[in-house]
Amino acid sequence: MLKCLRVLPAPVTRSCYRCGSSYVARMRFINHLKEDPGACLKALDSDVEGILNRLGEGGSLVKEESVLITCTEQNRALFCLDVGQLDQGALEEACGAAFVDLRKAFFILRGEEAPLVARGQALLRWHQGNGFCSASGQPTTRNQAGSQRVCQSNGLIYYPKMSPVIITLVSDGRRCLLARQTSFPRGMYSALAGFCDMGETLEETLRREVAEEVGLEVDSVLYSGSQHWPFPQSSFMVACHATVGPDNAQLEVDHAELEDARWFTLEEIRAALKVRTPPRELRDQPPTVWVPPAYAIAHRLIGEWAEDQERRGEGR
Ligand SMILES: NC(=O)C1=CN([C@@H]2O[C@H](COP(=O)(O)OP(=O)(O)OC[C@H]3O[C@@H](n4cnc5c(N)ncnc54)[C@H](O)[C@@H]3O)[C@@H](O)[C@H]2O)C=CC1
Ligand SMILES: [Mg+2]
Repeated sequence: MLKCLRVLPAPVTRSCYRCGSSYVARMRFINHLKEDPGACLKALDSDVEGILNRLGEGGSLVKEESVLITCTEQNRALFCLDVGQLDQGALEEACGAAFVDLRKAFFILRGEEAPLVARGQALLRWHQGNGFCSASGQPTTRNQAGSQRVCQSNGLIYYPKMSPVIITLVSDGRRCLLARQTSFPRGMYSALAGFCDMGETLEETLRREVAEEVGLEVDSVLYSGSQHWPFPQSSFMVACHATVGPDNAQLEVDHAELEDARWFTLEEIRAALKVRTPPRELRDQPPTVWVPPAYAIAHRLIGEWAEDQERRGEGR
């Protein structure tokens, strides 16, 4: 039987004594920028002026394709620029920076940077793939903030899309279940994940994915949190802990989907959480097990499970 849903924490409301801004004011400011193209353009000019000067002639093209991603606590709008059409070497030199693959960047970025980069990249990719109306075949046009596209011939409005995915860390009370796909980097294991089918509830997806991938029936589910994940096209990850009874923990792995799935002890999980970047190892050595980077919600689920086990151990 599925049960238990953790009560969501209240949104954090921060006030800034210097500018008097608050969470509510910031959210309203972002909404205003989405709805008022003039205000959005003005905010864009002041945010990206410095960097556009460094981009030279390509600057104006880049500005047109920019998307609004958020605003700071000081009500300064932040935009993401698509520089894909510019000379990457020249750009790295002009900005004193280096391009990094987005998956690798999640090992480097800290705190609030990672979700901003993920959001900006996903939004730019959504625009690249939605230039035409699927009903009329005519080109769509975007609003200034980049929060929607409209087909002028029939008025259809397109909004950025995320696919819901459930991600579950299954525990049998003593051990937790991690799996890997052949496409994962060597040694990396993660929690089970799967896309929601049309019409399914999250609980149904969770039960189905665990049954399909490892042949287990879960007893209970506890909501943990959610995150936007830019891969493969923009996923809305909903993360849960699930349990199976110790007598129902025999795995029957679907090897068409998973290369491996196995139970890990607390000791093994502690060691895996300590590996901060993908280890450099020789092919003939047995791989060190490691888990997705701190930003990934899988990491959070695994860390929560380890903390919970430690608390229970202390209580025994
Ligand atoms: N942020 C995190 O911590 C983690 C995120 N993930 C993400 O979760 C996603 C889903 O996990 P999988 O085990 O791959 O899912 P899955 O078990 O549902 O298998 C993927 C297959 O589902 C099908 N599918 C159904 N709906 C789809 C859709 N809307 N988009 C793409 N494919 C669809 C495709 O045939 C695809 O090959 C992964 O793509 C990965 O990016 C996975 C683990 C950790
Ligand atoms: Mg899966």
